[in-house]
Amino acid sequence: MITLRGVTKRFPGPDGPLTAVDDVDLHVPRGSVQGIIGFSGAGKSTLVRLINLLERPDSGSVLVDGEELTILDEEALRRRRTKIGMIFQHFNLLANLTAAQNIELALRIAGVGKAARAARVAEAFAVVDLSDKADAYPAKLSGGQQQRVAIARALANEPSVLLCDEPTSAVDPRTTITVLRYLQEVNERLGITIVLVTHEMNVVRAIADDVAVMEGGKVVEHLRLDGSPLRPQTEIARFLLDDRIRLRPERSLEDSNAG
Ligand SMILES: Nc1ncnc2c1ncn2[C@@H]1O[C@H](COP(=O)(O)OP(=O)(O)OP(=O)(O)O)[C@@H](O)[C@H]1O
Repeated sequence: MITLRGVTKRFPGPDGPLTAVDDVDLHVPRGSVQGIIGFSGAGKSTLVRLINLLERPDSGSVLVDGEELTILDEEALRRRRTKIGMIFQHFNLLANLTAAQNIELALRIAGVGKAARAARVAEAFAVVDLSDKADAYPAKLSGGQQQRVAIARALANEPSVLLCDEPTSAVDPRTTITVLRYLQEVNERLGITIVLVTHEMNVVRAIADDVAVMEGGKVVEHLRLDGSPLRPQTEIARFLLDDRIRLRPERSLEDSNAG
């Protein structure tokens, strides 16, 4: 469970402070999938990094599983963060370590004893069906496989929350489906709460329970994805929902095949 209340984050900009996240309230129930969507610069990455305090808010409250993170000292925060997994657009695996060593390192940093580490690594690989790639170096893995290793690395520390920052933006559409299937499995089978940042409506539509639409650092609208028809209220939500690119008059599939 994640609750943000009145969270604001500013960065120094060339023309004075820039408000990247502006007084955002967000509640993500335990075990749900929260999408965050918006155009480039809307504040999505900053918002998700505020949840594990990779960015410290200038004001507001960040609660994860009922615990206020902004009041923790560095050591307590470091320990707490091990239960908040994160995956990134470019996977962020260490190139000089095998897939298994990448996961092992994350466990060692989190203080997991040697005896427990091997079992945790094996379990994490099993979740993403990559046990046969444990000894491969990242360069020998496809983008989708690297992202699955990154998911396994995040899972190895048995997190309650998994933060995903554009997890499918660097992979092709078919691999996107594979990555989303594993995220869905992580959510449904392990009950892990997921926050997923993307600029692709198709991605959140496939997996999220609720989508927060961001613009100018604010959450301007929520779309509930419960099967009922979507009724976007803001122009940006309407634009994001209708993600076809039109540079010239519509052509049907038959027309384009013929032409
Ligand atoms: N470390 C930083 N220092 C200064 N400005 C920053 C920093 N991080 C983000 N910003 C600014 O904050 C605003 C929001 O950025 P953010 O990366 O959160 O947006 P985003 O919606 O994730 O965009 P994208 O989809 O391009 O990643 C942008 O104007 C960005 O330039």
